[in-house]
Amino acid sequence: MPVIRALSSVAKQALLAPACGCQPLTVAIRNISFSPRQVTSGSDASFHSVSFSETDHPKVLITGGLGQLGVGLAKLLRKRFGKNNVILSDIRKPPSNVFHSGPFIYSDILDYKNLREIVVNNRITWLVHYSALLSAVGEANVALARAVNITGLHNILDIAAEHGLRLFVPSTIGAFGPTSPRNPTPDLCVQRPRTIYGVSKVHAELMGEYYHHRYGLDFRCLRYPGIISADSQPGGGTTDYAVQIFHDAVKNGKFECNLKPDTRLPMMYIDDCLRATLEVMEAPAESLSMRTYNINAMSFTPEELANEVQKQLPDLQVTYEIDSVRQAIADSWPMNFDDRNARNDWGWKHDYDLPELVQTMLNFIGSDSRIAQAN
Ligand SMILES: NC(=O)C1=CN([C@@H]2O[C@H](COP(=O)(O)OP(=O)(O)OC[C@H]3O[C@@H](n4cnc5c(N)ncnc54)[C@H](O)[C@@H]3O)[C@@H](O)[C@H]2O)C=CC1
Ligand SMILES: CC(=O)[C@H](N)C(=O)O
Repeated sequence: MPVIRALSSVAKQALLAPACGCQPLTVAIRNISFSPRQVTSGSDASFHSVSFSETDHPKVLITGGLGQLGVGLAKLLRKRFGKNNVILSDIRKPPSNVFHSGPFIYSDILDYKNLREIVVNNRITWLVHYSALLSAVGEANVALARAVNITGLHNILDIAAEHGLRLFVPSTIGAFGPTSPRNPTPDLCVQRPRTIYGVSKVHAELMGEYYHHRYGLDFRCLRYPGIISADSQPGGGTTDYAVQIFHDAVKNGKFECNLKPDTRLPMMYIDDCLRATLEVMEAPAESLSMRTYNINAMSFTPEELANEVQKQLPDLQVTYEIDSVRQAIADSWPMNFDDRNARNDWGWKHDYDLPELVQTMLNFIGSDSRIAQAN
């Protein structure tokens, strides 16, 4: 009998051991009983019992923080949690205003040990994982997109699970494909995207939810629509036209659009997106009936956006020169996003519709270019 018990215990361990074949590690964090990646021998198990109390501020690390969204998120989180409690990281050199606005650190998400060192040395408790290659640049470099978006995510998941972090990973409207219902697209439906970006984001959603159920990882994920911002540039996506139109309208009075005039896509102003991210991170776990939510604000076509901009700048001329790669991607994405679950579960509510978005963007870019001209 002892032999059978021993064998069954070995079998149980084998079943519970993660795919990497490493030894499971018992840690003293809520719900987490197995580490998905081996922690080197001699690691201090008591470290894992150090977790932030609900009354403390979280200590946040943002990966890929120098893209369109990271700097704005750092600003919002620093206002709430204090400047030194939010660390921006990236593999690029920060501009001097960003470097001087709060902690910045080099971090390549493909370097697992470096990432772990940062998390340990800075006693990180929340990880916002923004590093990614977006839809259009991903199609231009599939191997790199696969490495950053999939291999990089594996590093992030393992580190977050091992150190009991609350992990936010954004997904996207791009996680849906031509066989998904497109108008509207619900949270749960067929997801067969045709871009490496979309495939990697479905993988992230599923892996995060799996780690949540298997290891107790506090994984939270929002599917963002196309995000529109005035003071940061998009990183090579399909929805980038909706940012560029404002800059070109103010500077040149002309805009050449790379999508067809009737291509309808869900969109959101950056302030709504960043606030949603903070709100879902702060939401009590009991309020989350799911771990991956659609969020939305508005849906429009290039023609509708141009018409709204022309209400303020009537001389704007818009022409269309279609980029076939981006158009094919856009034609496979949701036209309207159903975000009822986010609204019901944790009270998501957007502030900006199309008229407010256009007014805000033009005010911001207009005043910026007036300042530049005066200098
Ligand atoms: N901007 C948007 O419209 C939307 C963004 N998202 C998601 O939000 C997140 C942030 O998006 P953006 O700021 O727009 O992206 P972005 O493309 O502007 O920035 C991504 C950042 O990742 C960094 N990066 C690349 N390889 C890296 C590596 N090996 N290690 C560390 N960092 C690396 C880049 O240097 C870049 O600064 C992404 O995951 C994206 O998929 C989702 C939907 C819409
Ligand atoms: C919607 C996104 O995920 C991004 N802006 C892209 O167009 O790739």
